Amino acid sequence: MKILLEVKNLYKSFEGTPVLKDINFRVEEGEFIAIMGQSGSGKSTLLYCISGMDRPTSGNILLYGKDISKLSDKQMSEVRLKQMGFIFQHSYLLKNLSIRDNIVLPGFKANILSREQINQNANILMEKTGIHSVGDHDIKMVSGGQLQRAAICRALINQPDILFGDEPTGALNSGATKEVMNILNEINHQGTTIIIVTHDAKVASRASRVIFLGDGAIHDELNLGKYEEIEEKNLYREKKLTSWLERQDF
Ligand SMILES: Nc1ncnc2c1ncn2[C@@H]1O[C@H](COP(=O)(O)OP(=O)(O)OP(=O)(O)O)[C@@H](O)[C@H]1O
Repeated sequence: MKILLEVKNLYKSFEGTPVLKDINFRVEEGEFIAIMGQSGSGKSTLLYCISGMDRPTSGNILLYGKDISKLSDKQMSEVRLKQMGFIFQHSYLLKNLSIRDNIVLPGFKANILSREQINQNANILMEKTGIHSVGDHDIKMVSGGQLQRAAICRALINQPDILFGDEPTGALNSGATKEVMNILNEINHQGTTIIIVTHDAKVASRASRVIFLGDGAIHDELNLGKYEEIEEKNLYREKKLTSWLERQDF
């Protein structure tokens, strides 16, 4: 498999206080990685550094072999817009725009695909995530789960190489969490590489690999293999992950 992302000797400090220390890992195309760890261990900082939302203090981040840690702000925004998708705990959709307009907006901004292709992608994504019927609704008129599904569609409109999520299910109830995770697993099966930060072991059990951060360094990794919708297998995955997390003192 091709290496999509490579993190080399990554350090990050805030005002001289070290937060990330010598982080090294590689992400292959098609992986689904969950980053876990105690509160304050540096999970979000790591996600922001590898996705270009923040700058490492030192070290390299290679996207398909190209070092993105040294790009100018303008070049980095271009990479983020065209090659990366982002979802957060809250959807951050724009008020006064419909669900559909929120989804297509980054498509028009990136200017890679034609207007027709963008609208077609939006239709496919809304259909896939089950929000087509609310496409013309104002964002105040839909549920939290529907908003998060719209945020996923928006993140995927430019067909990014990689989708980053910071606690993407953190504000959802268990039903909506399951729906969002089903969508993420489907997108991943279709080829999009995913990296999320989560506190939720059930959510992390959907990933193919779990990275555990402790005090700003990688403590351990667990390979779970690709998620499949098979109940007995999934109970086993959850059990394996839970006992591994216990060993990490989580
Ligand atoms: N912009 C910043 N300026 C100063 N310190 C920061 C900044 N961002 C994060 N930190 C510090 O870096 C450390 C790691 O924070 P980070 O948010 O990455 O941890 P986390 O593992 O994601 O935590 P949580 O699970 O609570 O969200 C914390 O001590 C935090 O206070």
